[in-house]
Amino acid sequence: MEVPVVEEGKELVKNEEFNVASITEVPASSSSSSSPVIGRFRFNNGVAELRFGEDSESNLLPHFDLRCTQLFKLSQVQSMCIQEASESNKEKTYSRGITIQFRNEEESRAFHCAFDQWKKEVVFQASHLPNGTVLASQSKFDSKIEASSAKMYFHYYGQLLHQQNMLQDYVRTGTYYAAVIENRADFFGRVVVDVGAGSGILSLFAAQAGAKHVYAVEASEMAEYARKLIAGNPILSQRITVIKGKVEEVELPEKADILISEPMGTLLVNERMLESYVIARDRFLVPNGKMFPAVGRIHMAPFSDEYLYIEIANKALFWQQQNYYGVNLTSLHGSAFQGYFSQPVVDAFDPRLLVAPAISHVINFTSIKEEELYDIDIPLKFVSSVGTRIHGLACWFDVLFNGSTVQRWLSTAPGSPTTHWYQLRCVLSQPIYVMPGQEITGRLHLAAHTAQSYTIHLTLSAKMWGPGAEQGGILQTSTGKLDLKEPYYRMSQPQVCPAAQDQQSQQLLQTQDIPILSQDEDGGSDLMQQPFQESGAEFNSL
Ligand SMILES: C[S@@+](CC[C@H](N)C(=O)[O-])C[C@H]1O[C@@H](n2cnc3c(N)ncnc32)[C@H](O)[C@@H]1O
Repeated sequence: MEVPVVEEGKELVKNEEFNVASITEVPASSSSSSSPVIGRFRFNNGVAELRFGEDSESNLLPHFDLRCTQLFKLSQVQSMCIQEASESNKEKTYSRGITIQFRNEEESRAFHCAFDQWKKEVVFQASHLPNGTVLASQSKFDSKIEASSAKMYFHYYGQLLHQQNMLQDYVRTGTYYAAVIENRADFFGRVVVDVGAGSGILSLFAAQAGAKHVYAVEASEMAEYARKLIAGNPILSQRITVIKGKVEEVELPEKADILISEPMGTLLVNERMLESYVIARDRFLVPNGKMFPAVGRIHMAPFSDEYLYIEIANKALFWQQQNYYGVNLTSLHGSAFQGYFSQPVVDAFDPRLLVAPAISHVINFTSIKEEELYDIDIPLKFVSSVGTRIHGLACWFDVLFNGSTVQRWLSTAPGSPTTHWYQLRCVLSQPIYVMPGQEITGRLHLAAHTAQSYTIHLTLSAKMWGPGAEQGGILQTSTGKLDLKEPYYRMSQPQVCPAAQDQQSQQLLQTQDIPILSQDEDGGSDLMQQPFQESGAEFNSL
């Protein structure tokens, strides 16, 4: 049973045969075979297929069109082969499936290797027209994300150290654990899909809560580590299948009752993984199925932070030198100044720096359309509590696990136990002056870009104050354009700020509540916090 080395792009002409111990049709039927059979990869009238039987023409046992067939590893010696429904039969997720029992691990590996190579050949054939032109067979992910960005992104998440960084954020992981275990009823006996499973930790939590089966979908090389981690927990591993691939592309043998995922980036939306979460919802979730988390909120409030403003402005001072080894640098000062202000600042700040009660923008993961995440436009309106210079807009987020038993929030608010997301501040190069009670209006516009992040457009305006205000009119406006992909990680201790602002802090953190959703008593913040390894809210540090 030799598996030939196939160069990508070269046509496979040689049939390949594999002995397998048995096959069982799902659901079991007469076309199952409990005795050893031969599985053959071959071309039949130009179509690559996998056929089981005693001889090559046997029609008694199932055969599969490789153009629409997926193979999943259930254990070291057992796999599941599934053919998707045809176009005309879209309501079904799959049209035929079998479990294959191999005689040993090595034969299983060889079979999988041959399957992958034949699939590559099928994709190659499908994307090359006879005249030599190449058809783009792109998934929804590939069509909107630059290949170079995706490559770096999945390389990053393929490394254990970055998964560890997230696992060591005990506020994050502990809140997920509590939300799952306290809501056993939502998981017990249910089919779960873990969207972007990483190390597989959330799949293991779901299995601990009694899930009937968990499909852990992970696109990066981390899928292999997840397999190992899951195999190392044998009581749970029977009920977890790791599927390596993008949620936009893989097929699953059944629909999910509940999705679990941790798709949040800085400012909630960075990395654009929420879109994958929503696509997974549309592809895999039963109608009215649950999502953990179900809702996310971006919270925003203007802040005043003279130290931060000076620190950023001073970074550009280097370019004020008129004699840098005899070279005048000043012509680049303006560009450098703007460049530093185009970086959103990521750190944990003291909530007393906020100068108005926060407002929120709600994103309901259970109902939002994927396209609505491409362009997020948030009108801003605040009333300043103090007379001060406003230096920009502070943002943070929380997500809700809307369990049947307990509702839990995972919060990244300033003043709450710090998470690896910290908070985000957009600093304006032109501060604006306000009086106590003065209205501040503006807009936060987030435009998705192909590097898995967003361009941020911020406008803040202070309305006319005092005599003449009745006639309306804007006194000052300040705008900024920032790239969420290029943050400035400023890991300082929260700053102490003037005592006069003290009493306001708690008040200012109150946000507009969503009526049906109440904040859990402790907001998940009782969990012991351990340091995380590095700056970099997940993928941001790249
Ligand atoms: C923030 S990490 C969370 C990992 C894990 N669920 C946890 O909570 O520790 C997101 C994971 O999703 C994966 N991922 C991102 N987009 C994906 C996609 N479209 N399809 C499959 N996996 C994806 C990444 O590779 C990464 O491992």
